[in-house]
Amino acid sequence: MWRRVALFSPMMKKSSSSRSLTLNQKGFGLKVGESFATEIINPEEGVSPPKEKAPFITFVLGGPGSGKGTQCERIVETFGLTHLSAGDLLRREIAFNTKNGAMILNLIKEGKIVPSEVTVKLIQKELESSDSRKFLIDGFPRTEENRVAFERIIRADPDVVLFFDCPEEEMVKRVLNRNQGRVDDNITTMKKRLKIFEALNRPVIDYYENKGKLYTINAVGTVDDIFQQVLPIFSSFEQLKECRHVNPKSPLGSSLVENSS
Ligand SMILES: Nc1ncnc2c1ncn2[C@@H]1O[C@H](COP(=O)(O)OP(=O)(O)OP(=O)(O)O)[C@@H](O)[C@H]1O
Ligand SMILES: Nc1ccn([C@@H]2O[C@H](COP(=O)(O)O)[C@@H](O)[C@H]2O)c(=O)n1
Ligand SMILES: [Mg+2]
Repeated sequence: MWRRVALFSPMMKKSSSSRSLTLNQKGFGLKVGESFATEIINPEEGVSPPKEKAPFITFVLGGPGSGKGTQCERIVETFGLTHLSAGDLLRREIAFNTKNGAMILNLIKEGKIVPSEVTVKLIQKELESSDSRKFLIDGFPRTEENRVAFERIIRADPDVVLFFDCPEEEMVKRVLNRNQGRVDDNITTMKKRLKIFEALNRPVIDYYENKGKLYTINAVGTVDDIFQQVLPIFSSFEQLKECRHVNPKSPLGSSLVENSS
């Protein structure tokens, strides 16, 4: 669960990272009274509050079939991040026949984007109920509207944005061979998804490129080849050095510290 720390004096607002300061001040959109511990510190004593680091958030972008889910599995094995797939959360609503289930099914069949409020609320529920401090949010944000809704509701920014760059021809081939019984894995819906991806996801990619947070991965090649491009990105982040799930096959496996918490 995420905890919030109250800050009272400007001196206490000092933080080694301006980004985590912003995130901590905003409190990730957690509701007051819900998993919310406020620590009160006397400003006169100048005691620094215990550092509550913001969770590490990665957005995973890429066209349909570019290999996002596949690479997320490898990242989870090696770095222990918690994988939240926006598409899977939406499909779960359909499977559980929730109040939004039918609406979501109709949109997914058409390759259209579900209203951001719905998707972000599902992500928020997962973030708030998890004990993890590091997340991979896969297939999100799909649109500028998604991105803005996340900022408004969750009040957090990603640390890393991965973009799996794959030619359309290859994505079509992969999706049509996927065989997982998805209602959108057919050529008609795939064509619509590709159009929507180009029109609506590109501005999001450009936005994070301008912010210096975008890592573009060439998504053509074997799963291993592609993961070799991902490895150095995550290896450079201190927060990820303590890994819950160490993959002995990973080139980093032996240097990671196992943490059972
Ligand atoms: N590098 C690769 N080479 C060949 N096939 C791959 C590669 N990576 C993934 N695949 C296969 O391509 C299909 C699509 O991959 P995946 O489900 O990971 O894509 P995705 O980006 O999550 O797609 P979607 O956005 O539709 O969920 C899967 O069947 C997967 O096994
Ligand atoms: N942010 C999102 C993510 C997904 N959708 C809808 O789900 C479909 C499948 O998504 P995958 O990530 O599993 O490919 C997608 O085509 C959209 O219809 C969404 O609306 N918003
Ligand atoms: Mg996927």
